[in-house]
Amino acid sequence: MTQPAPVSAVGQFPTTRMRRLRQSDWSRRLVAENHLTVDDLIWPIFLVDGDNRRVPIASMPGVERYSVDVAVEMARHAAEVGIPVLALFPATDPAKKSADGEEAINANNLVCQAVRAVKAAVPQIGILCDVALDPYTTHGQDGLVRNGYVVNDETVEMLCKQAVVQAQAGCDIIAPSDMMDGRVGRIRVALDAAGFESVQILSYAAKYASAFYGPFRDAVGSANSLGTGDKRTYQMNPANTNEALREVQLDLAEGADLVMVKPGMPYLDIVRRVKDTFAVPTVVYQVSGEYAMLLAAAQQGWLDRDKVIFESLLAFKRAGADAILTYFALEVARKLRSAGK
Ligand SMILES: NCc1[nH]cc(CCC(=O)O)c1CC(=O)O
Ligand SMILES: [Mg+2]
Repeated sequence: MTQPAPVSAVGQFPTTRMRRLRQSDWSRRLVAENHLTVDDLIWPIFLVDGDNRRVPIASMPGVERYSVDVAVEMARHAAEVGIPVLALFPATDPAKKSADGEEAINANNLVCQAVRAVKAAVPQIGILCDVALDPYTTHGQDGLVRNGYVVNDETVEMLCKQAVVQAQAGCDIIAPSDMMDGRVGRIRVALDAAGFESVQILSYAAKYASAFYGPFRDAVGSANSLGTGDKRTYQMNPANTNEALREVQLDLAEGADLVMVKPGMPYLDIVRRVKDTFAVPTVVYQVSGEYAMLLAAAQQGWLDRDKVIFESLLAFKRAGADAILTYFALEVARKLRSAGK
């Protein structure tokens, strides 16, 4: 028989045993501090021209580009399981790309067609659109290039027009992903002037110049265009943390309703600092390279696919994220639903 612990040892081993609460499933569930739910998920999908088309993306196994009709069908599946928001990314026909990316402000471009079609067929799901020029420029940069430099103010004017065109198509959340200075404020003014004061702005506020975007650039076809170029004159240096807080502060002051940290897994510290500092809706993007990384290891049999997916998403919740853009959204939502969550 064990001797009763002396009073001085109460609160320490052996009276205190952390494993007591971990002993059974009911107990682990009872004391879980964070939960992943369907309401946390934003599903990014890629669009391609044509009808009844599903085009695989080599570097993102399991992810396909959908023609608008298929995207509508997918939106229905997403709504059925309660996914709140769909993010639409166009893979633009190279023939429609130009140096200044004018296709971005064509009210009948692929993404606007998709927004209209999804809104008409599945009105209960929210639609998010990126604002940036990279799907439309021959050089693959997010802005206008003058003398080899991505110019800020002229780009912002173009982004304002792009935002309005997308809002006119029915987009609910405008998400500037370009990292130009001052674009959130200008886009807010432009949206309001066009009568879209209810359209939300989700700012990609702390967006890093990351190598984890590689597969996305394949998916939207901007990788070839960008070539050996990079985005370090506008996206953030991965070395920095305080700068992320400054970016978020400025975007909130300019009227952002929600802010994003991107990439996700390697930047959980930034998610936590942003959430603790500003206490505003904080979104995280589990980007294409994170998806590719998890799946590649799972395909080799080196990681348990389902477990790492759920663990990676729960980690975002633990870091303070309110919502997660993830290519796993539909699959995860279905699994959560069938588990009754
Ligand atoms: N500005 C476009 C944009 N919007 C989202 C991503 C990346 C998303 C992902 O990797 O999943 C990018 C790529 C980039 O900035 O080069
Ligand atoms: Mg900024």
